[in-house]
Amino acid sequence: MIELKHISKSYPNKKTTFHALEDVNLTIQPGEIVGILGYSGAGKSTLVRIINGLIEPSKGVVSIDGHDLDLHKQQAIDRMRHTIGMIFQHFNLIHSMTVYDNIKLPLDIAKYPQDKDKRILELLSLVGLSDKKDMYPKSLSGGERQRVGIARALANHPKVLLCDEATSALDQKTATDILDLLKQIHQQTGVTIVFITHQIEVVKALCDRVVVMDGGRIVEDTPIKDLFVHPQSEVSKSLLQTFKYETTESDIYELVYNHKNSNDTILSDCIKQFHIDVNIKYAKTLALKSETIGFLYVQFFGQQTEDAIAYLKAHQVEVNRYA
Ligand SMILES: Nc1ncnc2c1ncn2[C@@H]1O[C@H](COP(=O)(O)OP(=O)(O)OP(=O)(O)O)[C@@H](O)[C@H]1O
Repeated sequence: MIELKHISKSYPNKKTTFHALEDVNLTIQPGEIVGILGYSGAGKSTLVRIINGLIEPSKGVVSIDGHDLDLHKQQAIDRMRHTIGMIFQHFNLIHSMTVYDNIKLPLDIAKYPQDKDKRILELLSLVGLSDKKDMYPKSLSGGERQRVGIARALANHPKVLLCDEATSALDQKTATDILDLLKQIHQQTGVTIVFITHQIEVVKALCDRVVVMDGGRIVEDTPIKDLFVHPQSEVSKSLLQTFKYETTESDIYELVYNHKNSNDTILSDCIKQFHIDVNIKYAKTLALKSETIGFLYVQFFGQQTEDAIAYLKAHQVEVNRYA
């Protein structure tokens, strides 16, 4: 478990002090996949560097598995390095080393106690690069380089994988492949994944929970579905603009179906039972990691509209007044 308790990070300059993080409190449970989402400058990279001990907070404490991280104590740093693996936007591989040797490096540093060759071959197979072990990074595609980065980060069996904009330098198809690989690794190993990103598509595909940052603060911490159905912060609303149904009409309701009720004939039952008419203006589906949600934007006509809405809600269809 990672706990950030009242973390602040300030950078004093000649005239004023710049607050990159202010009173950030966050608990990440083992096995979670959490997205840290925000625009550039929100403080995401600062937060991740504090979690992995690269920079020291001005105030507050990072605690990993109940142990406070004290960067002045080598034992605490060693424990943290053993617990956390990290992947980066630009992969950070060593170009003079082969794929095999890049993955071997953290095993050498940590004096891996078991058969290193066996572990490297396991990792190569996990990331789908068994046939590329003798190649150098410059001959690999971006997606393959990130696969090496993932294998290297997982070498010492970390409990947490920190991903800093790890798909931002990749095209959409390759990014999707890397996100699929991370989901597969999560299923196989149960590793906690913390993914820093400014891309809402990434959290949509990968995460169970999203922490939204703005101006060095956490402004929203929510299950992924709620981010899309009930965004609270201005940042979330702004990031969701591309998913939004735009209309100038009025009297529109948003009906939200989940994976449990999407096969039922609730709306047509409702039309028959309450003698109403329904005008469907727009429909869309949203594929999240664990479920697909359906959205219908409709106008109701008829005397018994209120009863019809109550019927829909009773059948677990969420009904929101939209416009
Ligand atoms: N060493 C530093 N000295 C002064 N200001 C800094 C320093 N490091 C970061 N900052 C400032 O802190 C703020 C947060 O930066 P940070 O890199 O954490 O944001 P971010 O959300 O990760 O954005 P990006 O995705 O663009 O990296 C920025 O305004 C940045 O200029």
